[in-house]
Amino acid sequence: MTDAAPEPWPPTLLARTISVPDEALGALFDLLPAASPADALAWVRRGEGIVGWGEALRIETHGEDRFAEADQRWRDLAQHMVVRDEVRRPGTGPVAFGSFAFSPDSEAGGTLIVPRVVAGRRGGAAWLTTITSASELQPPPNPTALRTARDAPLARPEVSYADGALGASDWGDAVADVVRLIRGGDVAKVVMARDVTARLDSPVDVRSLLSALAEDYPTCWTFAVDSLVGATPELLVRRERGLISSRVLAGTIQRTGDDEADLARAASLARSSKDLEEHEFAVDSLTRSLEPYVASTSAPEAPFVLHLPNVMHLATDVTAVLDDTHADMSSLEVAAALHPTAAVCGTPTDVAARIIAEHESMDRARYAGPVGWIGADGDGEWGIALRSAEVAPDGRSLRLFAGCGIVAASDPEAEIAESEAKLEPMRTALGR
Ligand SMILES: C=C(O[C@@H]1C=C(C(=O)O)C=C[C@H]1O)C(=O)O
Repeated sequence: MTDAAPEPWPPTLLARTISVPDEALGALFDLLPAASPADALAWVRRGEGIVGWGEALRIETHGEDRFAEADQRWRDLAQHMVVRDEVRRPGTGPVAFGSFAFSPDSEAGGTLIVPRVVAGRRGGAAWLTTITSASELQPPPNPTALRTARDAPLARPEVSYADGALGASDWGDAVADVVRLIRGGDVAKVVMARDVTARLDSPVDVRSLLSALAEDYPTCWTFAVDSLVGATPELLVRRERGLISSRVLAGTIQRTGDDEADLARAASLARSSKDLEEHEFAVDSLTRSLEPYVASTSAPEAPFVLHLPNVMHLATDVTAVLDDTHADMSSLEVAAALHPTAAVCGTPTDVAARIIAEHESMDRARYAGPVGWIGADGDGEWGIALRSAEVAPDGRSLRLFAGCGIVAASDPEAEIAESEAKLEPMRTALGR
């Protein structure tokens, strides 16, 4: 799939962004090609963001240095690019979409994909970017032609589900083992995850999946990178001209479907000492990880309750300003410094990571790892790949993931129910 030509590194790419009328683009997801789920790239929230397709270039890394190597290669590449950008907003000019494994030991490693075409919209502006190698200079696509060339939707598949690495009840037993370790004082919090397999009788239409997720979860970031798709409520980092922001979630309660009952539940979540403590672990861990790089951090005293259709979370938005020494740190470098947060790993990090490796019985691959995009100037947005699934190359099966923060007061049965609620967004989107 990569360009075969053995060019010296870094090759010279040409990136050109043109402004287009907003209505010329239509729904962003519909611009994506139908045939190949691996080809769809997306990062969209509330109808704004970027989608991309084709592959001008791919960067693949592995192990502990997967972030640093990807960042360095992107910097080299960006420095050698010839850029004409008539829009000049976050997401215009050359961008790479990326996704990184949760664990340094995973085969999944890290990937940055530079698409051939990017379509974006933000704050009333809409644009198209083409990225090509110097030898294949092409005029930018005609937006009207793009729309009329849209692929027809694929037929809706029948979906059946099978256990992943552990069935629900075995996973509950693993959670019970971890609760014992926590009560024994080995560790304060461990995030335990499970996977479920969805089998389809015909290939999934990633565009329909993304559209359904975005419609149901407008406050989440709907993403697709290298066959990992989902809608995450949790932003690891956004970097916009030196300003860092992050949305930390931890502490969860399921919705009942009854608005009045849910309001009462939201109030009890905001008072629950178990959830407040779990949330505090997560916010503290994030601010501590940011501390070496920022001049100031600001976080509200108490969390707010984020209402989603399936669950409600305690949430805190943290902002910070990179200090002078670290002003050059890219969004991906900040993501690397923050990953893994207590929200997806635990506290203390190293002990929790070891317990996860020993008790989850699976490779998380890119679930719970950073997913997002980076621009030529290092600005970008990286979410935590939650409420997500990995689509198989033939589009006929998906691996769905969900995890829960386990603390001393956790009850395995309640955690199984919470994990089911967190699987719901993908299940509902697949069933539409
Ligand atoms: C791990 C997941 O979610 C994380 C765990 C949460 C919790 O335990 O309360 C809440 C939000 C996320 O930080 C997931 O959705 O898979």
